[in-house]
Amino acid sequence: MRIAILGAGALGSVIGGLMAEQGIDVCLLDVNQAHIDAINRSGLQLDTPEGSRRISISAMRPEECPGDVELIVLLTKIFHTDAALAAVQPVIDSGARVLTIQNGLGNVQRVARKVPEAQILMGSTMIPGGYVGPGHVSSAAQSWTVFKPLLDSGIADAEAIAKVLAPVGFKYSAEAELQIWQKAAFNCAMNATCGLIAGPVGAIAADPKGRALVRVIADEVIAVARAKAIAVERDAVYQHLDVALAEHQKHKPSMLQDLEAGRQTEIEALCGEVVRQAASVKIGVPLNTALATLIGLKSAHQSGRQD
Ligand SMILES: NC(=O)C1=CN([C@@H]2O[C@H](COP(=O)(O)OP(=O)(O)OC[C@H]3O[C@@H](n4cnc5c(N)ncnc54)[C@H](OP(=O)(O)O)[C@@H]3O)[C@@H](O)[C@H]2O)C=CC1
Ligand SMILES: CC(C)(CO)C(=O)C(=O)O
Repeated sequence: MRIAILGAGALGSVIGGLMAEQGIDVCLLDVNQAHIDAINRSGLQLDTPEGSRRISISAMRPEECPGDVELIVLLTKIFHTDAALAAVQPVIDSGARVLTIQNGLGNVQRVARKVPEAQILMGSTMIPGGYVGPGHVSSAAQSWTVFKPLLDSGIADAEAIAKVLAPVGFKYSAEAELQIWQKAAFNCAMNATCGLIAGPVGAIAADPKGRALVRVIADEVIAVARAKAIAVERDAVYQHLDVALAEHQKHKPSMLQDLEAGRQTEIEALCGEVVRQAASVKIGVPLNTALATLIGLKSAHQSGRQD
């Protein structure tokens, strides 16, 4: 099965590199020309706790995606989804499946604007990725990825894909939709807080007040999900937080990486979306409201742009 990673930045390059190391037939699609050129010239440098190595993998622009790709793993930032999918539309029209494992809420609806429902897979990942520079990424820890098809008619195909991707920790899960909410609860707490304090996950882990705060922020998201009859498990969310606080201490969450690079953040698909959904079920989410506003203000102050 030929696979393409669409959006090969911090996380996409890590996942693509891990796949290539396992002998999976994978290529990277991105618009960062310096990154593409460096990978094609000298290989992808991947730093993990197991060591630093160079991995041979081909990188190209999305419009150059090979026509026989059967699975596209979507890992652009969510506000680049439309443009990225448009560039690979001929491959989608040939039947390629698209798996979104982006953070945040509403990804499936965005993908469905360009991809037939029968070709959509959705999921969530805890694998951390950091962009060091052109051709060079890092990952602080190994972790899981779960996914399922949007339509039940795709379950057999999704299970077949899971077998191919098992060496990099991808699993089929009937609960993937629930996991997307659980991961969003985690990200509202962890990414927005690290973004505000401008420190890695370890900066929260270092202080019991920080560890308590992220749980209370996540609790608001859990309350909204439950009011919408989505059976989010508090223990599962707390476990994600505990894993990150223990194992991702050096990791800068993607939102902090964006703020440091002066880029748009995904705050509107995280705390911002929670605020909107909370209003629809008449629940107050003061911490998520404050975080959405503060990250928006910080972005605007740094770059003159409002996310
Ligand atoms: N980083 C992490 O640890 C984790 C990230 N995630 C999620 O994964 C997704 C990706 O995050 P991350 O890897 O950090 O993001 P990055 O910004 O590092 O990577 C996204 C890449 O997509 C590229 N891109 C932009 N527009 C297009 C386009 N039209 N076509 C193809 N590529 C494009 C970007 O190029 P350019 O920079 O030039 O715009 C960049 O190289 C996000 O939804 C994030 O929340 C989930 C779990 C962990
Ligand atoms: C890697 C992780 C889970 C943060 O610890 C993440 O989701 C992010 O950085 O966006």
